[in-house]
Amino acid sequence: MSSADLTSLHASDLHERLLFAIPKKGRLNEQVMTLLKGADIQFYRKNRMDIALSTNHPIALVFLPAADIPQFVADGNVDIGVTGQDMVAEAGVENGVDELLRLGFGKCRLCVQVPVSSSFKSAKDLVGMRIATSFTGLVERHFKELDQQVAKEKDLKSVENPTIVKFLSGSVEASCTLGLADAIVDLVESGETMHAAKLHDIETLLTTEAVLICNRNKHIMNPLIERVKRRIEGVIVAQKFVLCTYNVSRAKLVDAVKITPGKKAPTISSLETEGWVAVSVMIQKNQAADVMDELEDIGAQDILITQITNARMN
Ligand SMILES: Nc1ncnc2c1ncn2[C@@H]1O[C@H](COP(=O)(O)OP(=O)(O)OP(=O)(O)O)[C@@H](O)[C@H]1O
Ligand SMILES: O=P(O)(O)OC[C@H]1O[C@H](OP(=O)(O)OP(=O)(O)O)[C@H](O)[C@@H]1O
Repeated sequence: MSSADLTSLHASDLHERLLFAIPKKGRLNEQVMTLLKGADIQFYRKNRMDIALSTNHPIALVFLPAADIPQFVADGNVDIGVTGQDMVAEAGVENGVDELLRLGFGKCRLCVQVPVSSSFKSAKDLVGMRIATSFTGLVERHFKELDQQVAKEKDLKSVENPTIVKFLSGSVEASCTLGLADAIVDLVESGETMHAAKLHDIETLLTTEAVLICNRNKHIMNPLIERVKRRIEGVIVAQKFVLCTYNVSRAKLVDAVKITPGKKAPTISSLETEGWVAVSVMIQKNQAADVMDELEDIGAQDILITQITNARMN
């Protein structure tokens, strides 16, 4: 299909295509675009169109808010998608989706935060208070349990003042200063936003990262899902690892293998020079400098680090 044909789409154009939901904006969007490029899933997206057909695979990309993707996948309106684990938990659809792959970005924590000047020490101290959050599903479930716990401890059927959960779509951190809430539940990565608002975290409700999810019933039916997963996995491995090659004397090989055990085992080949071998092994990119130092210290020579552009691992 030429790109000209893709400017107007009909339901029949999606027939027999794998529907793949992509966060349409926000911090996950850019990273997912990089993954699609690395996995060679090409597409043409007309300005403002939320569906784009892949030009080299029977796939249609559907651009949706990250928060809506879990529901679309669980209901089977799309087959697979990328979103945050927090979004899956918030939508309460863990039973309708399978987590195929953790993607290693969008890592943060969903935390209960209170003003540093307050005396609240745990989420339980907030029973009966006002909590502002974008994650009302999760927070209501959490505080309903805490309300019940407190009621039970006081030998009551229910607490007199149940905790109030208020929805805010963004800038949640401002709500305590403005008197809208006594505490908030929001995401923390570096902690910069939290500290700037003079808040501190007293409990982590969940840790989260971006994931590739799939409708629970679709996985077995469509081999293309596994193909997409493997391709994306290859890109992630290539982003995380580098190839380290070096020469080392056989006498030092055991020490060398301890430094670079590899994902399974290093590849070792004999060299023309008597008593020496060449080693080729994958190592974590962020440990490359330390590994090179350690190899040099045991007498390894010609240590090279090479970028991996793609990989398939078992
Ligand atoms: N500070 C952060 N650090 C790391 N990951 C984050 C952070 N904030 C959000 N995320 C992850 O990214 C997901 C989407 O968040 P983001 O705020 O980018 O989405 P959005 O609501 O679609 O966009 P926007 O906030 O622009 O409306 C979150 O559900 C979470 O998994
Ligand atoms: O711990 P930090 O590194 O500071 O990151 C946390 C902030 O990032 C997210 O907000 P975002 O930037 O998406 O804006 P928002 O408040 O409008 O949602 C989140 O809601 C926090 O506010």
